Amino acid sequence: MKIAILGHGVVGRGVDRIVTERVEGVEVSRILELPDRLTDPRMTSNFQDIVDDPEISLVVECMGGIEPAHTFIMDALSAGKSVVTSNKAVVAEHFGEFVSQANFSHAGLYIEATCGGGIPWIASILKARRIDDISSISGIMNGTTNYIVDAMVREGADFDVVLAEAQRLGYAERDPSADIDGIDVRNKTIIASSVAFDTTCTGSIPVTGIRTLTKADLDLFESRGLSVKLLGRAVQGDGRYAAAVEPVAVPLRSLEANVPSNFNLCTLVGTTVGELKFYGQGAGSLPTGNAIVQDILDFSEGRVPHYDIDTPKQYDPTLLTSDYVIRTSSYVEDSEPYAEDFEFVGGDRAFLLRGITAEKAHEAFVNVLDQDPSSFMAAIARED
Ligand SMILES: NC(=O)C1=CN([C@@H]2O[C@H](COP(=O)(O)OP(=O)(O)OC[C@H]3O[C@@H](n4cnc5c(N)ncnc54)[C@H](O)[C@@H]3O)[C@@H](O)[C@H]2O)C=CC1
Ligand SMILES: N[C@@H](CC=O)C(=O)O
Repeated sequence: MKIAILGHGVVGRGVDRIVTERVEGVEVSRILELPDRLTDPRMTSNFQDIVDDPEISLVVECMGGIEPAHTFIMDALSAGKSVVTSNKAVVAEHFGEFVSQANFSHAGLYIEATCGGGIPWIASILKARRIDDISSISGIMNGTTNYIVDAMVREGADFDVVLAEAQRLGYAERDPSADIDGIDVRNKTIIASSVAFDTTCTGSIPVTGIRTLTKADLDLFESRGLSVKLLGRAVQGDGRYAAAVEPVAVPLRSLEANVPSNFNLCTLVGTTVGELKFYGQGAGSLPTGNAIVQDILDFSEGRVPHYDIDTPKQYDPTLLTSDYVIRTSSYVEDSEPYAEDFEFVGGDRAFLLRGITAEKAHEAFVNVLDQDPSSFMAAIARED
């Protein structure tokens, strides 16, 4: 079987290496790269060379970005070629369009590598859906930010220094603000919750990142038996759903608090199976390459994923409420003091907002950031 890879970067090289070293019967016959990066005889910078090649039945897109990835995926599907992609940004934006075109063309759309790196997370959601209604999905779904927080907690490392290391290791997005501002987790949360809830979830959900997280914030929460993790969360019930991405203060003894390095921990709750957790490396060349090669093997063995994302469901932010802590030098309306005994350098204070939706918390935080751009906010996880 001949396949093509679009983009020979961190992920594309991982796919090429795993296929070449470990998979019999699959050949990477063409690679699309930018004109100034044609370093291998299989490479071309003309996508038409790939889409017009009748011997290529599967196209693996790992270029990233929205365009031309969106156009290339649609063109490949329209030509009857199946597509595997690791590009969560383009899938989060065009999932419904890709699924429609894949169904129309009797082609497969494989998206395992868009969420959770090497973890079989989408496959597990699809499997759980065969029996259960899934009431929630959540988790640590970004390797870069987990790597940063873990190093800050364990080594007292500086935010910018660890971010640079995550970039060097190939975990971070081309523009790492997508990682630290929560956009990458938003894309993964939209994709995973769309598959879990049988609907096309909206991209307009509250998103707060960890850009302003300091060692002092981590120390404050640790003194209260908590650790901070960037979580994507989505819940559904009675034909409605809500989702959010935000730093969450989780109990120190929880599995989430103890996830190290670039690892992810994804959780679903199903009607009969209860809580299921999936753990593994959430970023990097070979773990992500592995997820893609699993999709390639599924295709070669005739397994085509089926996504039911057509059921209309109403977005209802009242389904997702928490207590929130905001640390700032500014003032937070309708709040009460949290940890008055904790002394921040520079005179910052910590304020508690009780029982509000993620939407309201995000609105309050945006106002506070206007006054003090170094402020930080985290939800406090409910103890079950
Ligand atoms: N790095 C990681 O750990 C993971 C990345 N992803 C996703 O996989 C995709 C690729 O990520 P990376 O490999 O890290 O990025 P990268 O930047 O290392 O590689 C992208 C490659 O695509 C090429 N490219 C970009 N635009 C092109 C175009 N128009 N025509 C031809 N070639 C083009 C670039 O020259 C580069 O070699 C992204 O969507 C990313 O979000 C998903 C999971 C993990
Ligand atoms: N930048 C992402 C890459 C994988 O999806 C991450 O750090 O998780």
